[in-house]
Amino acid sequence: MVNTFQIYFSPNLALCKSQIEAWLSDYSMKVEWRCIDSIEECPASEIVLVAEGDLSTKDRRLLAARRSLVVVERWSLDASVKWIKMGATNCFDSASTAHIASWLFSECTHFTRSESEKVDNSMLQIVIDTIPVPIFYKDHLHIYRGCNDAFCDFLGYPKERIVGCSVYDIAPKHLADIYYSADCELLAQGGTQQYEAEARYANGTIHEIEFNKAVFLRPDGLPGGQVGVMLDITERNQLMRELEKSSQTDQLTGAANRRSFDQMIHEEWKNSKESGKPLSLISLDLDHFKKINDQYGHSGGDTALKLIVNWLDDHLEEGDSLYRIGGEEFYILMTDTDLKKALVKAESLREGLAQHAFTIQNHEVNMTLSIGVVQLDMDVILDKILELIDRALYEAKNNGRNQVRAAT
Ligand SMILES: Nc1nc2c(ncn2[C@@H]2O[C@H](COP(=O)(O)OP(=O)(O)OP(=O)(O)O)[C@@H](O)[C@H]2O)c(=O)[nH]1
Repeated sequence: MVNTFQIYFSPNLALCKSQIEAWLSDYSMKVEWRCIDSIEECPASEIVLVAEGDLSTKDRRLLAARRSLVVVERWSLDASVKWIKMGATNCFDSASTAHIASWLFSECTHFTRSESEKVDNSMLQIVIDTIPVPIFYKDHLHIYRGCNDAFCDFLGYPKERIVGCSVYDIAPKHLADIYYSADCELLAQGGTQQYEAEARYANGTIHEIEFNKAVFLRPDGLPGGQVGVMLDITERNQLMRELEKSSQTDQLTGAANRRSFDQMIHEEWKNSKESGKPLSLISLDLDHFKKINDQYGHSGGDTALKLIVNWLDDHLEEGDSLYRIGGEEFYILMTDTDLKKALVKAESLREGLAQHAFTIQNHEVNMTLSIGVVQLDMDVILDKILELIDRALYEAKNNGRNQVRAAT
């Protein structure tokens, strides 16, 4: 393919231009020549060849604004440096047409390359600006080298305020410390990295962000820096927290459920083993609850269960946690509590509830509890402990209900 280039020249170069043209044609370059009387006629940043003798004082001031080659009668390094200092891009003598052709070839092809790079770069920028999640890239010295519009919106700064800065210039120090240490780790290990961290948006709101970053390599294979994409996962995490909470909560009463108990007992068991502090469990079962349902209907029974949970909640102490294990059966797990203390607590709950009148459908209703109590023996497996407490509760029921029995 033959590329055509527009080159401007001053009148005194009319003779050597045909020789230059001949040289260039060997390399698939076609030149459209335009003779000008003043550099002013050559558009800014275009290539202009000017004979030294054609240069007016006004022209000299315009040398730097064009890609200008000054052609002198006799070349010397001094002369060349003088014109370059004055703003010329280069300087040759009129006999060196091959050198001039070589210079033109370099200027034209380099220009073509950098123009196409510019187009590619701006195209790439348009593309990343269109992506609706924040994207940034930094060099190997942790300096931002580029970003997209979404990143600017997130920070509330224009690109000019971000590019050339480090993370310490744009984020609060406590967050910048987190990002910087993750950046160092990524650059050291290479590849990709994913982590979650908080980020403060321009409007002051704190968001939970999943950072997805990767190291990019320079053409010589060394790390050139890193590119990162920020995904806002605040809503997703919030939803997950709600789901997690609801999976651990009894829908009717709002008490923690059996699933939650199964997790907590293992945790507290471990804590207790480590700390040597006693751990006790109370199992409470409402007596003749069926009668409440029979008398006030299922919704009356539901109300009773909610009232009971509220009442028990009000009587918990620090370190106690309440769980609804089944229909009308509850556990209270008591940390730092031995059997003696747990029995006192169980008795006070039994007595307190028996004396309390609940209001269900405008009726005063009294309920009682049968209670089993156990202090967890760290050498006995958990299933066995739960068996023991069930047996104690069974005994309390069998012995007439409304009473407390310790597991033996
Ligand atoms: N309204 C309501 N009733 C429930 C719920 N879960 C279980 N029940 C009822 O609780 C009652 C439990 O009955 P039983 O196991 O015979 O126990 P009880 O009547 O309390 O008798 P004892 O435990 O032997 O004192 C049943 O009638 C169940 O329908 C619930 O979520 N809501």
